[in-house]
Amino acid sequence: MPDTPRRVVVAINPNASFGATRHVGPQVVAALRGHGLEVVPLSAPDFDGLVRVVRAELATAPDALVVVGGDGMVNLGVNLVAGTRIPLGIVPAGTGNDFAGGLGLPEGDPDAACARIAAALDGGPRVVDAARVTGLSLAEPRWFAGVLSAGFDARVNERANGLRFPRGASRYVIALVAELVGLKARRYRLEIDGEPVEVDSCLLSVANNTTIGGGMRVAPDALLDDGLLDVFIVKPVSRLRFIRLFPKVFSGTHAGLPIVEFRRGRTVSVAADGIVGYADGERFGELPLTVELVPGALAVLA
Ligand SMILES: Nc1ncnc2c1ncn2[C@@H]1O[C@H](COP(=O)(O)OP(=O)(O)OP(=O)(O)O)[C@@H](O)[C@H]1O
Repeated sequence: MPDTPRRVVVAINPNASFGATRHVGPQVVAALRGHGLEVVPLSAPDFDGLVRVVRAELATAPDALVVVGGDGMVNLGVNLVAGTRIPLGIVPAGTGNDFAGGLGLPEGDPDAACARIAAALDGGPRVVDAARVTGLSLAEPRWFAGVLSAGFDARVNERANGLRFPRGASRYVIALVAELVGLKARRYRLEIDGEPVEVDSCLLSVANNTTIGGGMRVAPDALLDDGLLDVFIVKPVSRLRFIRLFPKVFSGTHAGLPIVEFRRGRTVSVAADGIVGYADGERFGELPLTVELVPGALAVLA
């Protein structure tokens, strides 16, 4: 144990999981203090406000940043610590906890997640890859840890975000149904490590982690530390075949089907008309976007 207690900044999203996990933040603060850590809890009325206060606190060089929430909070954390020496701890408390799942972190058990964080502070972090995104629609480069969606699920997200009513999870269901009804393949102009590739696709993701949407194994062979991005492409299919594909994607048994294709690369540019890319479930910006895999950019307390 060090002489002075380690200082940990804890960024809390009280609205994760539509507010259902509001109790987790205070529980995490108490649990980490119980492990002998000095804890600086931070929350704000909204995401941008939280980014500002966390960024200011990280300037004081704490021993770790811990995020409490879903993949959106992981994204906040990655954007603040990637490329720095500050490790990231994660207490999953969102609707989608895909990156935590990829790291094998315990879900639904904040005390166990805090115990892992405390142990990794003593034993040393795990170093994984992260992806850096650039594009004309982005004011500055942005990082993601999990998956960049540039197809069907990105369109569902964009449509759901544009709905004023209803609030909550049901707007995603409405958006999903609307996008399914209008399902059509788009033409994508990709560049993978300098090689131009044109494909028609209805679902396309660029993955560092394996899953999206709370466990859909879009890129079942993706590894967080292989220095590569996995590009998942679903070829043009009928609505019925597309729906039938979903259970296979959930179980990760879709690899090998003739309607799916995988490619790998270190740098992947994605261009298509009228599509907004989402990464770690967060809105990034209109395509074209270029994703560069940066090996070992992120230290995680896992
Ligand atoms: N006070 C807040 N602090 C941080 N983020 C907030 C806050 N209120 C709302 N949000 C929103 O929460 C989203 C991130 O949620 P998070 O990933 O932690 O949980 P989630 O339930 O999995 O959310 P989602 O399914 O929308 O990604 C961000 O898009 C952000 O805009």
